[in-house]
Amino acid sequence: MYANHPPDTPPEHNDTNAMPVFQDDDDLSIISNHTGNTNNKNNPTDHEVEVNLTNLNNKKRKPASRRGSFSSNEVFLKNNSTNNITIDINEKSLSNDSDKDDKVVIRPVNDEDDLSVIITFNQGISPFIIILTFVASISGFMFGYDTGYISSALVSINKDLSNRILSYGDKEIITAATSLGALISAIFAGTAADMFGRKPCIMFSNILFLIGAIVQITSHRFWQMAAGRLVMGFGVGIGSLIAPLFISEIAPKMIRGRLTVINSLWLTGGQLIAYGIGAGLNHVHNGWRILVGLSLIPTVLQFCLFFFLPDTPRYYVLKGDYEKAKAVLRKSYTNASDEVIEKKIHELAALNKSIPGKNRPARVWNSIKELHTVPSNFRALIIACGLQAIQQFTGWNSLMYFSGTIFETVGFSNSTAVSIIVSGTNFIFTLVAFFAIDKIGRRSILLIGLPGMTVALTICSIAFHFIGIKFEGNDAHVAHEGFSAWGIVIIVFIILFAAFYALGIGTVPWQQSELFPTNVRGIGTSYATATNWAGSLVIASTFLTMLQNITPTGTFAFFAGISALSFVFCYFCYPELSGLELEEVQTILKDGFNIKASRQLAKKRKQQVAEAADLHDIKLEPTEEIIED
Ligand SMILES: O[C@H]1[C@H](O)[C@@H](O)[C@H](O)[C@@H](O)[C@H]1O
Repeated sequence: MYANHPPDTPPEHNDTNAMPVFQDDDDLSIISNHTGNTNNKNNPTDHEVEVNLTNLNNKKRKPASRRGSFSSNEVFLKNNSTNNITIDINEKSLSNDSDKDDKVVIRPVNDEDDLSVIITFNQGISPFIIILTFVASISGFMFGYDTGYISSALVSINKDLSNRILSYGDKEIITAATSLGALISAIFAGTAADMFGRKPCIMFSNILFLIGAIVQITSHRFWQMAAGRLVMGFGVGIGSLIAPLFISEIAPKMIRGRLTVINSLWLTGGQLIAYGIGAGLNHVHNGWRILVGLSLIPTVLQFCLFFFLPDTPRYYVLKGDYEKAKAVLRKSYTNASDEVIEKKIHELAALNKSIPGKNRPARVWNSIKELHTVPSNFRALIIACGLQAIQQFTGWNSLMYFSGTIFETVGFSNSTAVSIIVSGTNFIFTLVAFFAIDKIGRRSILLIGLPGMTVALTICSIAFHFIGIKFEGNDAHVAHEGFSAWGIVIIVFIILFAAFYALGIGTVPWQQSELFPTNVRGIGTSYATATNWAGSLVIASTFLTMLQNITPTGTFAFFAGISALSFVFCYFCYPELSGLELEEVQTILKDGFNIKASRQLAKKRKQQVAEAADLHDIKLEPTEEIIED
């Protein structure tokens, strides 16, 4: 809502780039020029532009239309009287076809994370943001480590619990208890984060991790172990929701995707490390207790570090603690002037008022209502829950949990090593996603990943048919014993499946916070995270039954089918959000999924950043693409 340029003082440009000012009857003024003309470098002068104004805030549609000629590269929007304006910009004289029917609708800022609108363009990431990101993403590590160690622990537990070999059902309960705990806590975590703060919730999850681990380490009975896993699950659920939320609230826009993927990197890294250590401790007496005990290190570390770190500025503003919010912003954006910080705080405070309700419970209730009744929120919910469901129902976790068993049945004696290769691939391709998510874009990596997964799963399904594998009871029978060519095919394509999965659907759903505006972010991400854990619970507990009842061929064909359908869902419903301002996300989802508009807008934002970088003016100028009050 604020730029560093006072409203009446347009930024300095040379004459050919002078910007027209339109004065509307409603005291709306627009200073506009359009990026489209960057494609028309031979004729950098005038374009005729028609600007249509619609004042939505007054609930009366009052279109006004003005024409003007101008030529510079930015769109400036200045709004003196209202919070909601739709601007249609039609360029009449662009030579470039793709931009001819450009219709960009931009709505004024309505979300606190537009912090990036003001500051992101101006300076790189500060060490303080890096520290906050890394400490928050220890939750990702806990998520990965705690879901990863259980398969090795179950092998080495032997008769240590209740003096008996664990039955298959016992193992399922111990494994599923964490997912169940995570599902339960995820339902409440988003609301708790709004009520008590993000940081206290993360620290509370540390306490749950601690209690859960101690209960497990000291357990000699099966039920105590299951209870410990459940408590630990409560912690996992909270951490899995809050860490990405925390990071997205402190991240500058152009690298928001990447910073959130750091959490996923810790997650997949945690799984890999758990597999590695688990393999090493497999034959050590009580090795599983050491494996669980090691999880105490990161959780205690995160708890201690958070004593010295703040919450997000957004949360402080929500609480009315403006001084703390300012202090965090100052440390995060060291080059930003006090004036910019001050304005940002005002902006956040103004946005906070937009959450209706006299007290917190009333606001929570209103958020729930708004999530379902406001079309853009509901679309965000469909996307967020849809992606999390796809992540789980395409079968990755069942492979994670049972890959050892599968590899043994197709003739690999060193199945642990192969499992480590599979989860290593998951980690490495999460790293690839880290580099791709802001540059290539979230939508693009999803649309590359899902077909890749479909092909890999289909080939595995066919290979299983030729291997002639059958699951009966807890045993697997293979028609042709020993190592075979089809066995190699299965390994290779499971590894490829892991790569395509990690590149797209394994990573992108955790960007969920950016889909929702402030007033429904907590509750919206709760729904999505709970969907994730519900899916994980269902798939992990039905996978072996599926192998038995519909054969491995049928099971893999089923996952391939879901992947193919998911591609269709993402193709039609998931807009490109990389580089977009958060308020633009809401605009995109306002009257549909608007895939085309999102792609055009994302492309423009990237061009603008690239141009600004060429001109070396990226560092000290706040972004000029700001909607002002
Ligand atoms: O994004 C993560 C990641 O892909 C993990 O490997 C998987 O185990 C989790 O379920 C998922 O949420």
